[in-house]
Amino acid sequence: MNNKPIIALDFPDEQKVMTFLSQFNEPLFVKVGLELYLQAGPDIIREIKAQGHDIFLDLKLHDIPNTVKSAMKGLAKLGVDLVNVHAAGGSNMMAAALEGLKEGTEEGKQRPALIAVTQLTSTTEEEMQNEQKINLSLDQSVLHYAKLAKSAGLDGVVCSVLEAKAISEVCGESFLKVTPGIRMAGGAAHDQKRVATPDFARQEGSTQIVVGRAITQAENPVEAYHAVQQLWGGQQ
Ligand SMILES: O=C(O)c1cc(=O)[nH]c(=O)n1[C@@H]1O[C@H](COP(=O)(O)O)[C@@H](O)[C@H]1O
Repeated sequence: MNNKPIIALDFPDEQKVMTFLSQFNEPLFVKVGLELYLQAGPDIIREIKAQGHDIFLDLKLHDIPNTVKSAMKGLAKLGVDLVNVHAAGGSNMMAAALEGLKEGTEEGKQRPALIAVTQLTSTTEEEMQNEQKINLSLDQSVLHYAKLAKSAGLDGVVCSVLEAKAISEVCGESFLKVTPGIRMAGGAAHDQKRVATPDFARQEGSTQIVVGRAITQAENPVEAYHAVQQLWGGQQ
């Protein structure tokens, strides 16, 4: 899988996305999340694809296995490169998601990679323990979900940089560790709690980084993207 920094296109409409993308003259790896997909739908995926960019469609599915399987079957037809579910949906749901993707992928085409969100990077250990009533450390919970995702046949997980090394040790280096919560040194964390810099992500074994506001809200997004890319280490 392409390891360019994944730019989170957290914009409210198609026009803002197209204005943003028009500043770049290179193929990118972008993420379409709920905010954009719920407004612009599958058409935005086709348009971004037509511009030659790779796409992570981040809908974080979490439902009964049959519903997730059918949804994934449809998403596979969009030709995106990476999709996700919540690991908290359980191993039956994750396995069903994978089956749906396999069934929906046209013959001869590459199936989208499937990863599971472990604990959101906006969650602290205290919140997890008090609100989800999980009686583990946050690291243990993330590792547990990573092992569950691996045994369900998934290609990797979404986690923070802080858990990437332990997951590599247990699930292998090639198991995807897609890490949001990326900030330049001294940058505002906003609602994120488990944050790290692009160079620390590389050191800890993240396979991909997801960067939103540090690029999309920068005065010069193209410069900000290249600064992130340089710290991250560029295309490997
Ligand atoms: O699945 C994700 O992409 C995701 C998982 C997670 O645990 N934390 C997380 O921030 N994300 C997404 O990554 C992006 C991070 O955006 P910034 O905080 O602006 O860099 C957002 O689009 C989030 O929806």
